[in-house]
Amino acid sequence: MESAKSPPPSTAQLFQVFLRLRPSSPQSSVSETRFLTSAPSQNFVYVTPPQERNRFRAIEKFGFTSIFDELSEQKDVFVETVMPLLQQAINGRDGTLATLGVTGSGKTHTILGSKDQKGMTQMALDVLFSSIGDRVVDYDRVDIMGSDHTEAILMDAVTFHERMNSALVKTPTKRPKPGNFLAHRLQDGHTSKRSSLAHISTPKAPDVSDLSVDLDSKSKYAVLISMYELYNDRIFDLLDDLSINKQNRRKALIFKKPSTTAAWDTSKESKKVVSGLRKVYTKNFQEALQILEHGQASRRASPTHSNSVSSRSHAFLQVEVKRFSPRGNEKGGASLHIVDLAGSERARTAKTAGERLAEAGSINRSLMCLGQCLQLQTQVSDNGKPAVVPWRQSKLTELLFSNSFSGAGGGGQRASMIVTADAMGDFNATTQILRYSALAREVTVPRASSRQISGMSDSSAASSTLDELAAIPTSVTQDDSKDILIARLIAQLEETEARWRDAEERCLSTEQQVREEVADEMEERLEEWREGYVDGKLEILRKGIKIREDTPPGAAERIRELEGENEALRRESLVLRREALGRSPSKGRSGGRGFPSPLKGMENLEIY
Ligand SMILES: Nc1ncnc2c1ncn2[C@@H]1O[C@H](COP(=O)(O)OP(=O)(O)OP(=O)(O)O)[C@@H](O)[C@H]1O
Repeated sequence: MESAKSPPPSTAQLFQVFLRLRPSSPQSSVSETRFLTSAPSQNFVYVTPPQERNRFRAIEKFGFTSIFDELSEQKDVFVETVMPLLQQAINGRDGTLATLGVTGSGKTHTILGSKDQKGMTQMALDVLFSSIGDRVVDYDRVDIMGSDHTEAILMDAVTFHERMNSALVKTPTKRPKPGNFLAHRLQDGHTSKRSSLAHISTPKAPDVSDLSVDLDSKSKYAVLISMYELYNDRIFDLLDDLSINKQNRRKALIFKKPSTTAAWDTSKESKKVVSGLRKVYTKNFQEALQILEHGQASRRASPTHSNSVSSRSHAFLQVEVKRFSPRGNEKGGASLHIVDLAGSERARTAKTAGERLAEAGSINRSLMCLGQCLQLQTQVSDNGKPAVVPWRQSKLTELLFSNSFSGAGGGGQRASMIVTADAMGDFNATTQILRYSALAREVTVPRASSRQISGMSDSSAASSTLDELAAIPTSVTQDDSKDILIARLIAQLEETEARWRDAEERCLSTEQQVREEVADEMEERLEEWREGYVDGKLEILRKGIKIREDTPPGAAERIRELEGENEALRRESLVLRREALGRSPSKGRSGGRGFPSPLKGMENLEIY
């Protein structure tokens, strides 16, 4: 057996990694046989490849923090994975829960539940609000200058719902169909209309009234909820009323260091935040569910061949818990992030094309980076120090990891990853995810003939060989047979093949993405040109009007000339008038003898 260069699970890891197996169904089954066999008590899972004639294939063994088998209930998963993170958030330290898995393996089911069972999210909110009870601080005490909501848009749940509902009224034709809501996750028509948001019902089970988190007895609390999605590598607010109408161009938000931090935040390096996010002050579980419903309804989901309602974006729910003194001064705070990652999928299996294929490309690329980070978090570099985790490589890993290394609450966050898998799903895709997410990995070459191994193909046979597998020696020595060497090489070859397939699909989706980006850019340019053209036309018209308003060139000079002439004529006229008056026999007196002055009555005449 070959042991990977990975330490046993330790507290130094950023993510604890749990494996959850979903019950297989005729619809979800891709493989003819079951290839995953769990040994929950040992926290290991065995992957038995489908045996092919004359092919001696190795069995891989993956280690996790803990394994939940098919019979595990939502509450079992919740108690072990979410409760510690919730308590940690109450104590002032950020936490993240994320699900990772092949499409259709049960990520959303785990996070959001079904029509009969609450998911991790609903249970977390239920336990949080029932623990806080009436120790909720008033809305007017919540200051926008908190550590994590600088540059955020703060509002209470009532205002939020009024805005969302008025946005819905304005866009009645764009009202999403019932199947688009959280209900589509809860299935079978459970709460589906926006008009019924005020009356959201939620599954009663599992009952979590026996669970609670420890609060500081002298403190009061405020809970702010925000939701956003990472779609095609851009962050969008899911609680923005623009999200209701997908035709409107939603504004992408940026992830950055805030310009100010809360007074109580003494950490040297402030954590990064999604700037401009809506944060809804929420008083109770029912209000929280309504917000969740709005956010989930805005999320991108489409049917693919692999999953009838496949998430096409990575969705983040942020539950920020703020702690206040009895007088209402803010004393601290931390967030619990619950992340439903979109599933990796093979374009051929999912039969995606066009926009769906571009989405898949973006999803697969971000998951690939996440895989690298997860793989490296368990490894040590040659100098004995923990390997550098390349979390800046993608927006997803930046969102998930950047606050793990710094931030308020004294040194980053702790996180849990639930890897979901179908024991009869896509063998290659599932194995690939297990390879990078597992905390430990061993390639096992059983000392058995290929004929014996092929007998392990059904689940009972596989289970019955668990003890046998556990007894397999843990190192490959020089004495091992050629068969063992060949099996190891085959395992390596298969891994390389899987990577090659991934790379091929990434090329395909990148090509598609580039095409779409070029088309988008063309459209934008055309739009810019159109706008420029119209502006130009307007400018010409405006100038045209000015020509008539302005004094024509040379007019001022002409006026001066005429004024000069006018003056000269006036003077001449005066002279003539005096002359005429002087010559007149009546010396200008009218009615005298002699001729009447020709200028009579014109003494005051002025010539202009
Ligand atoms: N543990 C489980 N118990 C019962 N049903 C499950 C379980 N896990 C998944 N399912 C069912 O399998 C189907 C697919 O699950 P889900 O939508 O959660 O997959 P997903 O991993 O989120 O897929 P995608 O990445 O495409 O969004 C759903 O009908 C869900 O109810």
